[in-house]
Parts: sequence; structure tokens; C-alpha cells
Amino acid sequence: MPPTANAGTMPSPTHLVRPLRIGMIGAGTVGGGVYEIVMNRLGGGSSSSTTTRTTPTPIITKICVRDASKPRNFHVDPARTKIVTDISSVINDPEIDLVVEVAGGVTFAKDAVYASIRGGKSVVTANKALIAENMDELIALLGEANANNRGGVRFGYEASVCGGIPVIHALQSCYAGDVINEVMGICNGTTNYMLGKMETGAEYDDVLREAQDLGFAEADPSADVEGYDVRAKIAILAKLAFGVAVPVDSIPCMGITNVSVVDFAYAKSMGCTIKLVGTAVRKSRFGEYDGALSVYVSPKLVPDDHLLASATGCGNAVAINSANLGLASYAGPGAGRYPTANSIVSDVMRVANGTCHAVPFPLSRSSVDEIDNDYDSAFYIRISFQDGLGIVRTIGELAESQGVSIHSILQQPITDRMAADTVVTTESCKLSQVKALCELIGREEFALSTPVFMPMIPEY
Ligand SMILES: NC(=O)C1=CN([C@@H]2O[C@H](COP(=O)(O)OP(=O)(O)OC[C@H]3O[C@@H](n4cnc5c(N)ncnc54)[C@H](OP(=O)(O)O)[C@@H]3O)[C@@H](O)[C@H]2O)C=CC1
Ligand SMILES: N[C@@H](CC=O)C(=O)O
Repeated sequence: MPPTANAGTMPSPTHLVRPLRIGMIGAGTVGGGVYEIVMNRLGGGSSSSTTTRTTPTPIITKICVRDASKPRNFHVDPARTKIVTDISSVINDPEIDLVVEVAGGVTFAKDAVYASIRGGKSVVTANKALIAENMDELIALLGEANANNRGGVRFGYEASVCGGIPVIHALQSCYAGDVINEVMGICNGTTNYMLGKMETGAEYDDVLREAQDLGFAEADPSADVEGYDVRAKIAILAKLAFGVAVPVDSIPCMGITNVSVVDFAYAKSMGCTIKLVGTAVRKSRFGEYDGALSVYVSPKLVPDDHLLASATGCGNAVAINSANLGLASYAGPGAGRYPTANSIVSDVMRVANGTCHAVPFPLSRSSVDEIDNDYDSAFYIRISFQDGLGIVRTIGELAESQGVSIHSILQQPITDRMAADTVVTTESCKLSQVKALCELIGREEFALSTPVFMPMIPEY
């Protein structure tokens, strides 16, 4: 049978199949790459409209954008693709089998994705914010749509986490008989690019602009630098790894806006670098990894020889620790036009050839009993102060009052008594303890600001 408007999947090997018709929403950094790959490399732009191959050729027949007159930095073939601004002409077009959503945002894009699924169309999206906020609802919606459409509605979201790295596919496919204990990753290309440049002395504003020019950053870059983008991504990875939808608002989230050149200098003196890391890890109660799940986002001090330290530029890296496999890592480009488009197109082809996962989050039950985001770690604390007598003693007393045990104190000789800093590292303690300690120190007369803290790898 040729693919119906609703299916586009499971073509019969013996029959002629018509192309898989795609409506794409958005034609910016990612959309441009998807269009070029589908139309130029996969044959979507060629003249034959049917093929005897078992997999239908994908073709982008419509693109929906905000402004149809805007110049594009890729060529759109008007003979094959119509540019529209009315979303209903995509989601209500019975000829369109699959919708690729690369517009971003959680309002317009959500309505478009939901309407497409309800209408029996498969969806491929890069929109982590939308997925992370609506995981359980999306699963239910897909279940209903598949009940009404004989199982033909698929949902691909490989591009939503770590751009070009096929980590979602790995988590969907390669851990069926395993138990995951920890997922820890650099999942944001913009901030990894920025931190790498800041380490060598570049200014924050300059490197943010560069990351925007390179197409890595979100439309609102505060999603990158404040950590919200990683928060959405680690929520998705936690759902895949542990089967639980952790509400994004409950995930402690710290971005890179407080990280400064002086932190890199201290980190270097400890043989470390600084990376923005999303973590989902089981605590240890009676044995290793047998307790509650903690999910959080924070800049971390990472030893130079740790696998996460090797991600440079817009590179991302995810380390997954599991019972059978042990420590496995997945690394590669985490943002940018072609890496991200590659993940979208891989999903499109999985829909076309019938191998896209029927269930986007295969773990149907949570593997953890409890979520406790008051995570445990060793911490780095940088205290900026005006010099005076008894400062180290006061810091020690305040740490004791919060049950925080100090592991080391690092301080360069003071050159400016009005603006000095000292670093304390702690033994393993809770986030809440270190926050309370920093607040108390920040209230002292000698403190120039509330101290900056970051968890450290290893956790001692
Ligand atoms: N850039 C990257 O490296 C990565 C991005 N992503 C995700 O991919 C998605 C797209 O990102 P990116 O390509 O960078 O974004 P861009 O800002 O470059 O492009 C967004 C596109 O969506 C269109 N659009 C936005 N709002 C509407 C609307 N209301 N109606 C119609 N069209 C609309 C815009 O139209 P117009 O051009 O007319 O303004 C534009 O073409 C986001 O969800 C992002 O988080 C995921 C991984 C990596
Ligand atoms: N802004 C994001 C884009 C990819 O998800 C990033 O920088 O990683």
C-alpha cells in the first residue's frame, strides 16, 4: 500500500511508494539545514514524485514562517515548496504526512504540534522546552492519536537534546536490560563555547554575541546562560533514563552568569576547568545508587582529565553510568545548523522507514521511588571580601554552624585589601546547607557580595 496521508510509515517492500510529504514550521538556523539536506541530499528536490524504493523519499512541500518576505540564507525551490505564514495550511493539509517543528517556543509551537498529532500526523521536533514542560501530556496525546490512527503517528525528538549527538536514540534503544544510575552532561553548546573562550580571557558579552552569530544560542539567550535550556534537556534525559517526569520548575538551576575569570584561575590551580552540567543521579542510601533521584543544573568544577572536560567549542558530552554497561560517553557537536539538522533528518528517515520508536519514552514505570533535588556534593565557594581581622575564623564558624565541613582553603596573597577573595572547598554536603552558608557569609560586614558556589567533581 502507498503511505496514506496519516501514515508515511511501514511501506510495503513490493509496492510503489509515494514521497513522504513534510510541512516544516520554522526556517531559521535549524530549518535551513533540514531543508538543504532533505531537498538536496536525500532527493526531495528531484523531479520523480514516486519511488520504487522501500523507503519513501522525503519532500518538504510547505514551510511556515512568520515573515514570508524575509530573505533566507538557503535556497527554497518555489516549484516544490510553498512558503506560508498561516499555520493551518500546514496542519490541516491532508497531503502532509509529517510536521517538522523547528520554530521554537512553547505557545505557538505547542498548539501546532498538538494539532498535528491530533490530526494524525507524525511530528519531528527540536523543541526541548516544549517537550520538557509537557512530557506526560505528550505521551497521552500520542497514545490517543495512535489509537485513532492505527498506530501510524510517530514523535521524533533526537535534536532536542545535545544537537547532533544521538543520545536520545541510545537511551531509547540500548538500555532495555540495564539500570541507569546517573546521567551527567554538557548539554548546551552556547555556554560551552562561552566558558571555553572565557577561560582564555575573553569577555562575557563578546563571546555571547559570537555564539549568537554562529547560530548556537536560543532566540532569547537567557535560556542558555541562565541554565533553563539545560534544565529542559536534563528533564528529558531523566525521563528516558529513570522513567519519571521531573517538573522543570522543581529542578535547581544555576547558569553561568556568576562565573568569572577569577573562578577559572582558582579552578586551574586545582587542576580543573568549569563546565555547565546537567545531572540526574540516584543518591546512595544503604548501597550505591539505591536512593532518591536528584536532578539539577549548575556550573561544575570538572577535573581536566574527566571526560566532560574534553568537550570544547559548541561540543556537548554526556556520561551515562549504568549497572551493565558501566560508564559510557556520548560526545559531539551540541548545536548549530547542520549537526542539529542531521538529528532532525535522522528522525524523519526513521519515520519514513518505519523504525521511529512507537513509544517516545520507552520506560513506562519510574525506576526510582522518590525525587529529592536537595543534592549532595562537594562544593567550591568563592568569597569576595574587604580585608580585616578574623575573616577566615568567621567563615569557619559559619560553616560549622551549618554542618559544613571544610576540605580546603585557597587564597592568593592579598594585593587589594578593599577587594580580595578566598576560596573554600567543602566535604560532601547538601545544596541547602551550602546555600544557607553562603547567605550567612553574604550578610557579614566583610562580604562584598553573596559568595558564588558550584558543585565539584569528584564528590569525595
Ligand atoms: N540553533 C541550534 O543550534 C539548535 C536549536 N534547537 C531548537 O530548534 C528550534 C529552532 O531553533 P533555530 O533554528 O535556532 O531558531 P531560529 O530563530 O533561527 O528560527 C526560528 C524559525 O521559526 C519561525 N517562527 C518562529 N515563530 C513563528 C511563528 N509564530 N509562526 C511562524 N513561524 C515562526 C521563524 O520565522 P521567521 O524566519 O519568518 O522569523 C524562523 O524561521 C528551537 O526549538 C531551538 O531550541 C535545538 C538544537 C540546536
Ligand atoms: N541553544 C542551544 C541550542 C541547542 O540545543 C545550545 O546552545 O545548545
